[in-house]
Amino acid sequence: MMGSMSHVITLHGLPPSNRNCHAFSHSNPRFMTMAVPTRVAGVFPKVKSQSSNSKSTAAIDFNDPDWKTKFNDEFEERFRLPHVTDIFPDAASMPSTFCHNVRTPRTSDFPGNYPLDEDWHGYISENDRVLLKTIYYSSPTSAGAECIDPGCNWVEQWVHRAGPRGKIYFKPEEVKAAIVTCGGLCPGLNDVIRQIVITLEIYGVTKIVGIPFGYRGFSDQELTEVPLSRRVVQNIHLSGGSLLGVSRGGPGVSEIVDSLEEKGINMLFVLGGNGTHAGANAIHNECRKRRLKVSIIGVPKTIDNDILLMDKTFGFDTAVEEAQRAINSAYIEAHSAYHGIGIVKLMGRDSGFIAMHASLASGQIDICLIPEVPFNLHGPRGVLSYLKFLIETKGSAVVCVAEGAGQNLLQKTNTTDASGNTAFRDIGVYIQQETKKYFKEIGVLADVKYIDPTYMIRACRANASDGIFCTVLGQNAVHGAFAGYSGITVGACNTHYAYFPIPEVISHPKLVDSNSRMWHRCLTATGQPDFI
Ligand SMILES: Nc1ncnc2c1ncn2[C@@H]1O[C@H](COP(=O)(O)OP(=O)(O)O)[C@@H](O)[C@H]1O
Ligand SMILES: O=P(O)(O)OC[C@H]1O[C@](O)(COP(=O)(O)O)[C@@H](O)[C@@H]1O
Ligand SMILES: [Mg+2]
Repeated sequence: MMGSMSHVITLHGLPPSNRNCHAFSHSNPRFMTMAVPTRVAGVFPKVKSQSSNSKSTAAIDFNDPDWKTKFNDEFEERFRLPHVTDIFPDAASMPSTFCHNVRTPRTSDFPGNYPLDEDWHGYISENDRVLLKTIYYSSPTSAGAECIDPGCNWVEQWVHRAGPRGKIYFKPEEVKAAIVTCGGLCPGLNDVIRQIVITLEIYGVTKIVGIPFGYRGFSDQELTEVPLSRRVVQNIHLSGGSLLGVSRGGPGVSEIVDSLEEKGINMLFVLGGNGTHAGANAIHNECRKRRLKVSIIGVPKTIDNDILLMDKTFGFDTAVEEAQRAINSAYIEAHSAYHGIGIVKLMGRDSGFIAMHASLASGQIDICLIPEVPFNLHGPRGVLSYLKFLIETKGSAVVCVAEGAGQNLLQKTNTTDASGNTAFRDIGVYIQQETKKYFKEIGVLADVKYIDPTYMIRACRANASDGIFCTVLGQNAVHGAFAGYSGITVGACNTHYAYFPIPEVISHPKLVDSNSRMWHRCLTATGQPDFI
């Protein structure tokens, strides 16, 4: 079967002349697919305007000398955090009841300007900001460039820093706080619940409840709220899942807000993905319409890591780590079999972050398939013919496929889950079946093993780094509520923590950029060609 592969085989079985920078193929002459945009004389390449940002810059007149100022003003307005004083201008504030473990600042903390002890508080100023974009791209052709204007000028984009404020807009004794966890499971849910409860108690809140089974818990009369305290949540982070349970679907916004009023809840912490956040924002708007002094705060939860503007979502790291076990098993199975092919399917409805990172981390994947990058299974450029090449040259192969990848190759289900998410057919099973069929047809032995660890990677307990991350997010969520904000969510932004208005982070799912350095690194690690 080596006949068709007459060229010199090198690393990854690819001839040197065909190893393009990042994208290469296994059969001449179709290796030369270069993903980096090139500047053609007189033609400006498509400006990728803030791929992770939600608003288009199409409306900006870059000939206007003031365009930057106008952009900044609009940006400031977009990222302004809705505040209780928007509807209650006279809402009273009071000094924060949140105290850091009191410490006396060291002189070295304030060189040349040692403040009086009482001046040191450790609070976040309302005017503190975090820089959203930290790279200065010299031109749109720089890898991963996110440019606002054709000249790729530097434009500062500041978002609000998260953390405890010196002034709070809720009296702790008047707070009834509720926590709800929606959507699919995610490692770290219990860590966030735990930290929210602990931080609320530090502020002095005594009425804390959990809403069982997601938004459903607001409408189902058989589900009653769960009293929460430090004692109840003390050890919940030691196991995966959610103490409160999760669900998809559930009641409408109006019913949820009726329930909030009925239960007397004035702080709601909503842990969920993009669907949950859409719900949280709708709840926030409905509360405003009804002129309720309620704070609705989101904490982004999804192993898929598909929430815009933030470094990552909690649970993602753990999921990637857990996926290693499945990939390693697939590798060992494939490697130990005669002509073994291992196929691992990982979650990722819209985005391939888990598959990409798990492939990179393992170093055992030959082919990584994600929703953002189209591929053919059949045909001379397809995955199957490359698998044949791998079997002939390496003797085994391992494929990692994200759940949402290659859905165009499958018949649509035309069904949705209870939340309205499109139900997908199983791409992993399809690839397994087609691989078996293909090798049978070409008369080559292939031992195909399929591993679907999807639920195993999200039902586990958060790892240490996610545990810390959840702690910070949980604390900041409570600080945001006491600061009087509502309709916001909290996330890591260039390793700092920031609050974002919810609509800015859910206008569309965050996707893997096929021009990004990370995807190119993944291609370099797998050695795979384009499959188009
Ligand atoms: N556009 C929306 N508006 C209001 N609620 C929504 C919306 N989309 C989803 N939801 C609700 O949010 C919850 C979780 O949504 P789902 O998409 O299942 O998970 P995730 O939040 O992880 O994306 C469900 O109870 C669902 O009914
Ligand atoms: O089988 P379920 O519970 O619907 O979960 C599957 C979904 O979980 C996810 O990993 C995460 O989805 P959510 O963020 O919406 O919870 C999706 O990629 C996947 O489609
Ligand atoms: Mg979702």
